[in-house]
Order: sequence, then C-alpha cells, then structure tokens
Amino acid sequence: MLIVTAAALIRADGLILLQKRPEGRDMAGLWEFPGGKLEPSEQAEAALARELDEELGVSVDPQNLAPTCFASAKIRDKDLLLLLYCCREWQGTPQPLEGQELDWFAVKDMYRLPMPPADLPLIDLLERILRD
Ligand SMILES: Nc1nc2c([nH]c(=O)n2[C@H]2C[C@H](O)[C@@H](COP(=O)(O)OP(=O)(O)OP(=O)(O)O)O2)c(=O)[nH]1
Repeated sequence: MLIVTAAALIRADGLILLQKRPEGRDMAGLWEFPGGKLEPSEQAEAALARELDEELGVSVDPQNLAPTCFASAKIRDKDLLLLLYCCREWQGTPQPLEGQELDWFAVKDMYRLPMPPADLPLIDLLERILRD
C-alpha cells in the first residue's frame, strides 16, 4: 500500500495551490496537490511538512495541517491511499523547486483541470467541506 500525503494550501482569498507534474514523471502534465509518499516509519504530518519544504520551500508547522479527506485508488496495480490536509498558515512564498508549474485555483475550477484519477473524488469532498 502506497500512502501519500498532500496539502491544499489555502490562501487568504480562498484560492488553493496546485502544481503540475513535470515532464518525464509518471502522470506528467496533471495538476496535483503538493505532497508525496511517506517514507517507512515516517509520521504523516511530518512527511507532508518535509515534502512541502522540498517541493515549495515553505515551512509548515505540522499542527497547522488539518486532516480533511482522503481517497483510495489503484495506480499501476498499486493501491494508493491519498490523505489530503488543509493548511492556511505557512512561512515563505511557494517556489517551484522541482521544475513544476504552480498556480492558484478556486475549487470549483478544479473540475475542469486534468488531475490524477485519485484526486477527482477529493475535489467534490473539498468543495463541500470548505462550503460548510
Ligand atoms: N503529491 C501528490 N501525489 C499524488 C496526487 N494524486 C496522486 O495520484 N498522486 C500520486 C502520484 C505519485 O504516484 C504519488 C506521489 O508520489 P511522489 O510525488 O512522492 O513521487 P513521484 O511519483 O512524483 O516521484 P518518485 O518519487 O516516485 O520518483 O501519488 C496528488 O494530488 N498529490
């Protein structure tokens, strides 16, 4: 089982940061939430804070990562569990440190974006959670 943590970084105006997977990688060109795989025995929030630092150069206090929703999918015969956290407080301005494209989106605009199949149910869940 592959466990992946990902973050919806939500700006003061409500827009959410996504990154485009670079060429040469699996699912290149698809927009995803920043994050990545858990290392063996790594704690989930610590892993996500590490990924956000590596990918975007932002520093996040794991206490500011709010567990929000999850999705389960099969990718290339592997079971994936994708854990999505919301985060409204971080230090630093997100930078594309891995050559990825970055942009901010309203949740309702994510329905039209090419995203990995595992993310599709998350958009609907996120929209409902942020509305309530
Ligand atoms: N970060 C992130 N990964 C996602 C999302 N949706 C989704 O299916 N994934 C998948 C893509 C990858 O198979 C896996 C995340 O792995 P990763 O980012 O640590 O690694 P990667 O495949 O980019 O690269 P590598 O380390 O395997 O070389 O989860 C998402 O919204 N965010």
